[in-house]
Amino acid sequence: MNTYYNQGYKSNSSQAPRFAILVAGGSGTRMGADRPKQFLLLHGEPVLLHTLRRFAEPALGVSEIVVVLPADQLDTWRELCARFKVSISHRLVTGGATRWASVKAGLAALSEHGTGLVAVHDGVRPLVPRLVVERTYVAAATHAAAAAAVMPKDSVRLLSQHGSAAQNRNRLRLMQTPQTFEIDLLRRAYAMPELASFTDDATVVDDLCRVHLTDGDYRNLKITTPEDLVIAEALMAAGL
Ligand SMILES: Nc1ccn([C@@H]2O[C@H](COP(=O)(O)OP(=O)(O)OP(=O)(O)O)[C@@H](O)[C@H]2O)c(=O)n1
Ligand SMILES: C[C@](O)(CO)[C@H](O)COP(=O)(O)O
Repeated sequence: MNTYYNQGYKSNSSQAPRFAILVAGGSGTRMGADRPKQFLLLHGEPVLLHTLRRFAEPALGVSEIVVVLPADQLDTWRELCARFKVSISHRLVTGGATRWASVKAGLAALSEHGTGLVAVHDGVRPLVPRLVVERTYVAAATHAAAAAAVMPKDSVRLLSQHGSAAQNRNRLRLMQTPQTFEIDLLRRAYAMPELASFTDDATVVDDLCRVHLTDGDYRNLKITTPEDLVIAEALMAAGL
């Protein structure tokens, strides 16, 4: 049952305070590196520092940034902050066993805020353009829920018992982050039990509110496997 939170919903929140949760609580098994991929160096600095810097851009007006880390990596990050002289203000939170649990922990750290817009972003998407972030905040102010997405570039097929069937890719989107929400809506969504189908925040919110899709960007790649780091390095070197 979908009782949409935003049918006729007027958030009146274009001036709402902006918050961000950067989830970096994963271990990076697919990367197979000697440390979690959020700490690998990209253009001479940790991946997570690039991401943090994007959200700290003054033009975005984000008033509080929460960074979620694995329980055993808080000191690693503190040491990196000292080594790279990070002066960007942010709150550190211990994550959980899944991305969902890490987002929930990040949200709990914003509990003193009754209203506002919160962007949830993967700490391992360090190249997100400011405009992509801005679009999700602006759209969330009107629609309560907004998420960045791009069109597939490849052809897509759906697997079945009988083989596979071509899909109309014009009707498909690849979800990126940020995914940005009225904070109260996101709290209500994350108060529900976790499901295995929750691979992103839009999916968690779906039963409460229609999620408005905004234009993402192909540069906003999620660093997942080793070749992603090579591509990100090349994009940075090219100033893209
Ligand atoms: N328990 C978890 C799992 C993931 N994440 C974060 O969610 C984002 C997307 O997850 P993913 O790319 O899957 O990261 P990992 O879980 O680290 O990678 P892998 O699945 O390969 O182990 C990452 O920024 C990751 O740190 C998190 O905060 N807490
Ligand atoms: C949230 C996300 O980045 C949207 O594309 C993606 O679903 C995360 O997936 P992962 O398996 O946790 O990397």
